[in-house]
Amino acid sequence: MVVFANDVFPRKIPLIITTSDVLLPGVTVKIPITESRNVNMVRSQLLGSNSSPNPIIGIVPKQAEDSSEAVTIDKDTVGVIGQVFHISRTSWPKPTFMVLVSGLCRFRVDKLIMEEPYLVAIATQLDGFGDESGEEISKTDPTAQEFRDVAAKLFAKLTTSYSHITDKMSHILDLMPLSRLADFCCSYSSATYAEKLDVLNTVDVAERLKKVIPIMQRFIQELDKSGLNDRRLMPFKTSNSKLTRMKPLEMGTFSEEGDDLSDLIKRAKDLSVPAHVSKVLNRELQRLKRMGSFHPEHSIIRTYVELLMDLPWNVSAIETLDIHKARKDLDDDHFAMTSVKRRILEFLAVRQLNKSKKGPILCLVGPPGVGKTSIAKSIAKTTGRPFHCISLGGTYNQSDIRGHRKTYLGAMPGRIIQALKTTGVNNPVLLLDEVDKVGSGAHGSVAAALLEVLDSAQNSHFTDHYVNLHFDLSQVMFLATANNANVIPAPLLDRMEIIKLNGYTEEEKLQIAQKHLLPKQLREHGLENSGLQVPESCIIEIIRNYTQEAGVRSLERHLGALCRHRVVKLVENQSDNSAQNTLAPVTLDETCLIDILGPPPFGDFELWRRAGIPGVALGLSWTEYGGRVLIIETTRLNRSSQGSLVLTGHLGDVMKESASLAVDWLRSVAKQYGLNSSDPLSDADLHIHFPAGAISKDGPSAGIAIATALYSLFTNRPIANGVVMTGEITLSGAVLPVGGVKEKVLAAHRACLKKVILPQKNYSDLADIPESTKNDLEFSLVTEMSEVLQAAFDGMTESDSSVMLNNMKSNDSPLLCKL
Ligand SMILES: Nc1ncnc2c1ncn2[C@@H]1O[C@H](COP(=O)(O)OP(=O)(O)OP(=O)(O)O)[C@@H](O)[C@H]1O
Repeated sequence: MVVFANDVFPRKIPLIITTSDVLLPGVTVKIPITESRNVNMVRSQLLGSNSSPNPIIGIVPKQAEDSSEAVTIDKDTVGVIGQVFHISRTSWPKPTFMVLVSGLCRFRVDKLIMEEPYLVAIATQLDGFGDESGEEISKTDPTAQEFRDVAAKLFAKLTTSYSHITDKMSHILDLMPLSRLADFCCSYSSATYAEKLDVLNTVDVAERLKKVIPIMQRFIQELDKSGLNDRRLMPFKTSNSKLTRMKPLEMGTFSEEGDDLSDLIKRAKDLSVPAHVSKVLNRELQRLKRMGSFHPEHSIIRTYVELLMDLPWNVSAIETLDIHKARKDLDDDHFAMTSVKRRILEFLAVRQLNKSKKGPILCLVGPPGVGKTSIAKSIAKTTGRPFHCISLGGTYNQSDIRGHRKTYLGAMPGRIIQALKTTGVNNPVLLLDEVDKVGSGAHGSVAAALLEVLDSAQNSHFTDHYVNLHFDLSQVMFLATANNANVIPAPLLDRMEIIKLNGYTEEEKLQIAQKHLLPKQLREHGLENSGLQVPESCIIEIIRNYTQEAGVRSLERHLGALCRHRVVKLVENQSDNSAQNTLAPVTLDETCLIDILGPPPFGDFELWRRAGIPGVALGLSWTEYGGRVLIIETTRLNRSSQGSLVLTGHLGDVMKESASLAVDWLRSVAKQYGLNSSDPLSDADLHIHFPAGAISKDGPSAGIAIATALYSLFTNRPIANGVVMTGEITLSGAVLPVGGVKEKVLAAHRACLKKVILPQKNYSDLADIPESTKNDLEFSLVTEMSEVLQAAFDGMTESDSSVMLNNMKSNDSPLLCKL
C-alpha cells in the first residue's frame, strides 16, 4: 500500500536502472538486480535496518536498448516511481536480488545528488496515480474513443481463451482511467523496448493513446495469425484502494525466464540420458514450471537441473589405443624413466587386448618434480582421453569428493562430478594428485570417500550426495600421485599399484634440461630464434650449485629465469631502436649466471667444513623430497658426575633409539678397540647433534654413522675424505639393511662424495642406480661395524690422521674442498 504525505511522493528518491525492459505505471514486475550500484541500493535502502516495509524507489530504464555504454542518468530523464513488495536473494552462483515492484506514476529527474555507491535523485512527479479525478482526456475525445474500441477488441480476443478472467477484463475496461489503460495495454502487448520507452516518455495522455493504438492493433493481428493468446497477458486483480488503483499483477517479469525454461525443457527432450536420470529430470522440470522463477528454491532447482543435463551420462571419448604410438608419445615427452614407461606400456597393452578388463589403478610415487603429473598427461594424450587433475592436497572434508546434500545452503557436487562435467565425457583420465596428503576431519575421511571411487566393484554405482543419482565411473581411467606411499592409508594403498619414480642423476637432469626443459622454456618465452645458447657447463653449474632437488622443477625455473632475462633485453632493445628487432646471439657462461641468477645458494662448503673433524660423520637420509646428506656431530663435555647422553636436532623416537644403541655398542667394544676409558660415559656428558633442527629426522638408518662419529670422537681420528654411510646398527655391531638406497646414493653423488658405505643386504638395490653414477662412486658393502670402521677410516693409520688434523688446523680451507 502506498502511503505518501498528501498523495505526493518524496522528492529525494533512490534509483534503480533497468536494462532489459521498461516498467510502466500500473504494472507489477520482478526486476533482477545484478548491476553493482543497484545491488548497493537494495542493500542500503531496501534491506537496511531503517528501511520501511514497502519502500518507494525510482526505476529508470536504460535509454537505448542495444547501447553497450555505461548507463548514465541525465537531467529530465523519465522514470517510474515504484513500490517494493518483496525482495528475494540468492547467493549462488553469485549474490543477486530479485525485487517485486509495482509501478505507480511517472517522474522526471531534476538533479542527481548521489552517484556512488548508488544513485539518488531529486525528482518531480509527472502524472497522477491513475485515479480518474486526474484524467486529462475526456471520454468523448475521438482518440479516446478509438483507443477504447481497439482495447475492447483486444480484450475480447483474450477473454475467449482466458474465460476465467472475462469479468476482470471488462472491469478493467470500465474502471481503469485511459491514461493508465494505455500503459497497461502497451506493457502486455508485443511492444518493443523502444516503443515502451517512447510511451514512458510521453506524458501527454492523448499523445500516449495515439502511440499505443498501433501497438495494440499489431498485437491483435499477431494473435489472429498465431491463433494463440499471448502468454504475457496474465490474470490480474483490481483494487479500490485510494492510491493504488491497480494491485500487482501476478508476476509479469522482465527476465526472459519463460523462454529459458522452455529452452531447458526442449534441451531435456533431446538429451540421451539413462532412464533413472530422465525420470528425475522431468520431475524437477515440472517443479520448476510450477513454481515460477520468483520462488526462493527456483535457482537451486534450476542449477541442479542444468548440472544433470551437463553431465556426460552417455558421452564417451573415442579411445585410441595403439601401443606403438603410446611408446613414441611417452619417449617424445619424457627422457629416461625406463621402468615407469615399461609398466605404463604393459598397462596400455592389456587394455588394447581386452578393453573390458579393469586394470589396476596406477599410483605414481616419487619426489616433487620427477614428472609424475606430466607422465599422467602423456597417458591421456596417447589414449585420446581428456585429462583432468584433481588436487587432493589439504582436502579434509569428504564432501569435497562426494558433494554436499542438496538441502545444504550453497550445496555443490563433489570434485569427481565436477571433473566429469568439465571434461564432458564419462571416460576421461582423472589424476588424483597428492593422494598422500588427504586428511580426515569432523566431516569424515577423504580416504574413505576415495575407496568407493577407486573400487572397480563399486564405482559403477558411484553416488554423489548432490546429484543423488548413481553415475557409472567404471570407464574413467584413474591415476594417482603421491610423494610418500608410506602415509597413504592402507585400504586405499591396497586398491592401487605403486610405481616408483626416483630422483634423477646429474646426467639425466642434464639430458632432460637439454632435450625438454630448455626448448620448452624458449618456446614459452618466444625465444626460439633469439640466439640464446645455454651451454652444457652452465646447465651443470645450475644443477650443482643453484638447485638441490631430486626432480627438475627448480632447474626448469632457473632456465625460465635465464629466458626472462633475455626477453627483457630483447624488449628494451626494441624500444630503444624500433628498426632493430633482434639482439646479437649470446652464449651464456658462468659469470653471466651469477649476474642473472645471483651467487649460487648451494655448493657443499658446509659439508666440507664440518667433515674431517674428529667426531663428525656424514650419513644419508631419505625424505619424500629425495635423499639428503645428513651431518652428525658428536662432542664430549667433561663433567665430574656420571655422564649423560644429550640428543638434539628434532629427532624421532627411532632415531633416538639408534643413538643409544650406538653409544652402548661403543661401550661394549671400548676395550677391544683400545679406547682410553672402558666406559666413554663414565666421567663425561656426550652430546650428539644433527644440524638443521627445523627438519624432523627419524628412522634407524643413521645407526652406523652415529657409531662411527663416536668412534672418531673417542679416538680423535677424523673420518676419511668424502665418506658417507647408511645402515642400521644392532647392539652387537651387526649392520642391517635400510630403505631408499637409490635416493640416498643419488644424494651422495649430488654432494660430490667419493665413497658410500652400505649394508651388504642392500646389494640388490645397486642395480637401480645408473651406471654413470656408480662409476663416480666407490661402494663398501658391510655386514658389521668393524668393516664400517675399516672403510670409514680407509686404512688410515693414526699418524695419517694426525697429519690430516694438523693440515686442517694450519689451513683454513678444508682438505675436502678439493673433491
Ligand atoms: N623425464 C622427464 N622428461 C622430460 N621432462 C620432465 C621429466 N621429468 C620431469 N619433467 C618436467 O619437469 C616438470 C615438473 O614435472 P611434474 O609437474 O610432472 O612433477 P611432479 O612429479 O608431478 O611433481 P609434484 O609431486 O610436485 O606434483 C614438468 O615440466 C615436466 O615436464
